[in-house]
Amino acid sequence: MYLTTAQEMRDLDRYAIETIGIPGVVLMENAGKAVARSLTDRLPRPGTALVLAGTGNNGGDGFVAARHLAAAGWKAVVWLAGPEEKLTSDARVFFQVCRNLGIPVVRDAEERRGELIRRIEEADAIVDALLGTGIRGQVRPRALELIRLVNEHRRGAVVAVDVPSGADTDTGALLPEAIRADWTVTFAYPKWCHYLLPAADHCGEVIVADIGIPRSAAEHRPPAARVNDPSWWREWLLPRSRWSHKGTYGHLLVVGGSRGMLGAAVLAGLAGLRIGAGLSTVAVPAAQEPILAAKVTDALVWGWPDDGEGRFAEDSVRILPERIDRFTAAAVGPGLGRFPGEGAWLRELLETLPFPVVLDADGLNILAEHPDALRARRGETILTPHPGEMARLAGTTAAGVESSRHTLAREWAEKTGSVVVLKGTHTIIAFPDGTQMVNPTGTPAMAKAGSGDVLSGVIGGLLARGIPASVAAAMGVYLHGLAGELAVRTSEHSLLASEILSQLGAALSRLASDRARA
Ligand SMILES: NC(=O)C1=CN([C@@H]2O[C@H](COP(=O)(O)OP(=O)(O)OC[C@H]3O[C@@H](n4cnc5c(N)ncnc54)[C@H](O)[C@@H]3O)[C@@H](O)[C@H]2O)[C@@H](O)CC1
Ligand SMILES: [K+]
Repeated sequence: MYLTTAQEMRDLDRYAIETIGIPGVVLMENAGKAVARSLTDRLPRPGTALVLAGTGNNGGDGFVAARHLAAAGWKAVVWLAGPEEKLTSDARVFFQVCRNLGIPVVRDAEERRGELIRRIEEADAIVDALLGTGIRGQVRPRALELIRLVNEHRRGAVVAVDVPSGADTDTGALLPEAIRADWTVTFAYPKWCHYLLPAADHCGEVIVADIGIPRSAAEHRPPAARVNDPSWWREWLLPRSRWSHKGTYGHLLVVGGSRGMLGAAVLAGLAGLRIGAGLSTVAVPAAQEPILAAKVTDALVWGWPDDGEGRFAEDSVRILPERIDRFTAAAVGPGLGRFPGEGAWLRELLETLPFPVVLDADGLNILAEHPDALRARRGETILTPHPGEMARLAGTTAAGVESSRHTLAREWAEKTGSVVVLKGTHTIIAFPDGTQMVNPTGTPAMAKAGSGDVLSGVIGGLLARGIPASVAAAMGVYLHGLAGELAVRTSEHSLLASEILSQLGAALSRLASDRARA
């Protein structure tokens, strides 16, 4: 499913109306009806509904919802925030319909503050149709006052029409405050603000309603982003042929596991195997090799020259050509640590590896200080920063990353020619061609040490199997999140990264059984 900006949605609306010929009022009728329906589905016993309506088309959806609620037995009242003369032509149609049906319309005014508070407090449901995707700049003072009164005094359910009023559709910023909704009904496709904080936290559950915009509109002018969905990559997960052998499924090389951080490299190496790679080798500083060999039975172990302190020697990459022909992809960074000569080391490593690489953890931190390390890459590269690592790469703060997640991810993918997987709630996957994906799977339980190492190994394993970088990133992020969801058996506080690892098989078979059902 696509994910749109405000402008992309306007273009789709316009295409549906002007080129395909579907009247705007038909779309508005469908939109408002879906909002009313979401309410009557959740609150089957009619009560009092307060519809806060602006003068734009978002308000128009509100008038339609008011009419359908009234028809379902609700006592609906419209609170009109703005002069009638400013209503858009489509909104005016449904405003007049409300009038003709005798649905009460109260014109907002400062002196009606007391009445408004009373109505907000008494409402069993509030429909937020004040501001939608057409908001410009910071919310003006009167509308801001209405948003604050709703947030402060509401007792009943709050449903946001399209987006919570006061949220920036494209960035998820609050301008500076937004309605806190219990659920949001959006139209045709989700919008960025449904996935980006802080707005995402104001949306509640997001319901995407079909309002009759034909699919051909998006095919004509595809939005640049989509929600990560197995239909996009499922076909790459072929069943294993009975004639195959381990070499058929590639060989992942994990480079990391310095002293004190061996576990990270092990998790990545095993994740590569769990996701289906035929072989996995974990390359660690030589002093670590005996410990690793005692710990791991499923992966191969390879000691590289170390610096006497349990870290890689500056010139340790020289050992790589000995066996390089065995591998088909690499995951560099899990448990790597920092060490003298790391910049030259990383540059040489990335230059020497001729196949796809996923670069993670301290691999990214080294890259932040030595950006030229990517320059001589020959194969595809996937960068998997968490917000702290992204901040170091981009020279900003973690808060700076959070406020511009999708912009930064896109810029870095374009700038480096790599696939960028910016981790977090709704991980963003950005591709070098400017397109992006937002991931729907995962759970807060996965905010735990080692979770990222498993992801590196999952993506690395898919790369090792010969799956292209863009597909491996999308598929890996989705399956990793799904495995995390499946792994939460008891408390969401207690999940261990090794349990995500154990559930990768269940995540894969869930996909296979979904396909059987489809
Ligand atoms: N045909 C279409 O284009 C459709 C649009 N739909 C609805 O229309 C919405 C977009 O409608 P519009 O483009 O008319 O815009 P909105 O209704 O989102 O916003 C425009 C209104 O908000 C006011 N406004 C703008 N910035 C403001 C600010 N900073 N502070 C206070 N007031 C501000 C404007 O004066 C105007 O009254 C969507 O969110 C969706 O709900 C749906 O009806 C489906 C069809
Ligand atoms: K709204």
